[in-house]
Amino acid sequence: MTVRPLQAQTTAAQERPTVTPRSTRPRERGIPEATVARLPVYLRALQGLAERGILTVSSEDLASAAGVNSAKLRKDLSHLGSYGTRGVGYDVDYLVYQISRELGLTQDWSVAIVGAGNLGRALANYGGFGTRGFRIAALLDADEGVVGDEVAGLHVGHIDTLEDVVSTERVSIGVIAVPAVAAQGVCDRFVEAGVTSVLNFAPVVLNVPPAVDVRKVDLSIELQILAFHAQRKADGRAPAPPGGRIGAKEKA
Ligand SMILES: NC(=O)c1ccc[n+]([C@@H]2O[C@H](COP(=O)([O-])OP(=O)(O)OC[C@H]3O[C@@H](n4cnc5c(N)ncnc54)[C@H](O)[C@@H]3O)[C@@H](O)[C@H]2O)c1
Repeated sequence: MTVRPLQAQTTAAQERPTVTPRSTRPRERGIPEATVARLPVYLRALQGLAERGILTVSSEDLASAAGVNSAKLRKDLSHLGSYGTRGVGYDVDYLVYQISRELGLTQDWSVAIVGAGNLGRALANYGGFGTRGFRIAALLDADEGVVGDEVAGLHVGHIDTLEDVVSTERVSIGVIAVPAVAAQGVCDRFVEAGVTSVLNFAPVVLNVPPAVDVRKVDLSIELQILAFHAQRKADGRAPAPPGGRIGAKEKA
């Protein structure tokens, strides 16, 4: 690894080059979804290296910082046309830029959150989205008693304004933070208003047209998986191999 002084660093993400909307999205160019899912992990690791003033990084060091094996990392990055330089490794800033560009993070995205309850307010208050290029443009709710509240500098709007907000704020991503029973209805309204990316926190499977991408976040599922592993450890059983099949190791 090469280390340079902190003040000398500017990451490609910070520079935020002007971006022309990309016509070649990952799936169109054949980047596997599993690779796409790991790109943000590499990006976070690279940004950590850049913050420490590190200019170049080997695939082994980057893999270790990202918590994956180096062969997988090299294969993933080859999908971006990034192979590093033999004996030198990858240029940290350039790789940050390449991954950011591939993920569509070199442009800002406007986000609307529906549901100004515990979760919606926490999300709106989280400063980390803005610094990563996700602007929370609106927080909407159906409850008249909540509409008008100020949260993170935004006034909670009425759900009936959703279509107007999507249009005027050019909302690209809709976040659903309403109870499960209301989630499909909110999702339908986002879709009808032209939103094609939905982040769903409600514990329900949403039906959407094929052109709409839905990502579901469910912390209780993550906790249940952790509980499974904790139980295995408590029972003195071998830990499940990362990414491997449970039980395969036990038979060997
Ligand atoms: N994915 C996760 O890890 C996770 C974690 C916590 C909560 N949740 C889920 O997130 C959702 C919100 O949880 P919460 O604790 O913030 O609930 P909450 O009751 O505090 O807030 C829900 C808000 O949605 C509003 N709402 C209800 N129907 C609506 C509609 N049709 N249009 C607009 N607004 C509407 C309510 O008025 C309320 O303000 C729930 O579905 C919950 O299960 C998910």
